[in-house]
Amino acid sequence: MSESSRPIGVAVLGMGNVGTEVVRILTENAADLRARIGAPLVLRGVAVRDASRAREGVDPALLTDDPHSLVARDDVDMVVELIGGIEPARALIKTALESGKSVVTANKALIAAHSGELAKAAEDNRVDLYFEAAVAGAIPVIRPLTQSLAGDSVNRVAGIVNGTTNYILSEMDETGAGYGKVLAEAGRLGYAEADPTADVEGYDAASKAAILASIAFHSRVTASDVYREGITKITSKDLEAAKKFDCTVKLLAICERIQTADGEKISARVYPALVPLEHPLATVNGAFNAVAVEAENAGRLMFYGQGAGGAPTASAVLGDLVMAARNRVYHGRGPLESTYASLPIASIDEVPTRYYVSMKVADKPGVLQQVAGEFAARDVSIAAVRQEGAGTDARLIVVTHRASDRAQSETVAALEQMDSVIKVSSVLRLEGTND
Ligand SMILES: NC(=O)C1=CN([C@@H]2O[C@H](COP(=O)(O)OP(=O)(O)OC[C@H]3O[C@@H](n4cnc5c(N)ncnc54)[C@H](O)[C@@H]3O)[C@@H](O)[C@H]2O)C=CC1
Ligand SMILES: N[C@@H](CC=O)C(=O)O
Ligand code: NA
Repeated sequence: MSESSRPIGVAVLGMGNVGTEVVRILTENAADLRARIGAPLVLRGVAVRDASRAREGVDPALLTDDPHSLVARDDVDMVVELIGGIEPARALIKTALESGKSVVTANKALIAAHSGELAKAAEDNRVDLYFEAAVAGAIPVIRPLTQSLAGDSVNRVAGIVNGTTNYILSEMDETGAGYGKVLAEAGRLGYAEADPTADVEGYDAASKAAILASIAFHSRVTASDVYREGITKITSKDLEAAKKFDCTVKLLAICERIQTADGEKISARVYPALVPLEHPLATVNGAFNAVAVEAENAGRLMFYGQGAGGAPTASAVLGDLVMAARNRVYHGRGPLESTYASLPIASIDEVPTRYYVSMKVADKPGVLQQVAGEFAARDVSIAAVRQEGAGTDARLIVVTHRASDRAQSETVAALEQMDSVIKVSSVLRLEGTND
């Protein structure tokens, strides 16, 4: 590729887990990047909280604690936002786009809440807004959905999209380690969000599900449209019990088109679910993520790789940066936001699901029949029942066939009222099966 353009000035905002790796790759791979783009990428500045603190491998003159002035500089053509959170990230990105600067971000919380406003600013100013790193880290999933599958019709996107919770669940399962210790380790390894509540309560996965659903179904879906449950209630007992049903527990994000009484809708939901051990998602461990896409003509596609961590995420950021830089050099543009379908969002009640219900029961005749009666009364058919323990430790575990989530949750509510059910100790959905 012959070099055809003046240097492209880059501003990096934030030098944490991801920003540090982005700056390193930009510096170390400068010659290759220049050859691939057809113009040199020149780092004009790095916004940090404390500019007086030296950073290894970074010219101190590049550090600033004033991201707004850095974004406004005439010699900055592209902005990489890696500070996270809503403000000031939103304002900085908007200013950059409105000044004709392309933006690359890994900020799923922001994109899932404000994609409409930001996509419009990019469109109005004919620049790119790229966010491949925002969903499933290093795994190419945004670009395949927006570009490679642009001629197909996607019906379902589902998988494991949060590295921290997957790391926690796999470590608890494999080593029996306690929740708190594993969560701290996920933070140390650079997987967790600045506030890990976003990970463990499922907010991060819900943001990613919103982004995936928006792109896959050409509709605007925000994080607040996504039904969400986190992993904080999962205990090592649940993981042990799952094994007895040849299952494991994974935090899943599921986005699909569903047919309801009112027509076609989008269901986007995040919850910990039992997954059969033979299902491909059951073998996705640690900070790895996997996203399965089902399209009308392509059939089933599976994307797998590192979903969290500084260097893997930086790889996706650099990919976007090279694409946006090439567009600048060759006067092209990436795909625009597509929301023409505007499908409505389904409530969790309308979604057909399977339930796993574990309850502590009175050890007396007729209890199993009474429990089964509550399921039958709501047309929920039972797939398997397991009785464990005896006396004060008698437990009943029921796995159901598919029925509306409303019927399933109403059954659980009724079980909780029964005299012979001492406590419903665990309720999980079961995914990855056809029945
Ligand atoms: N760590 C990971 O594995 C992944 C992170 N992401 C996203 O990438 C973004 C960055 O994540 P991390 O690097 O892990 O976070 P981090 O918390 O390690 O880094 C953020 C950095 O930005 C700095 N910062 C915050 N506000 C600032 C401001 N106003 N001016 C200058 N600097 C400021 C902080 O001091 C910190 O050093 C977030 O949006 C996150 O959700 C996306 C995919 C994976
Ligand atoms: N905290 C996130 C980071 C990547 O998106 C995760 O654990 O997946
Ligand atoms: Na990605």
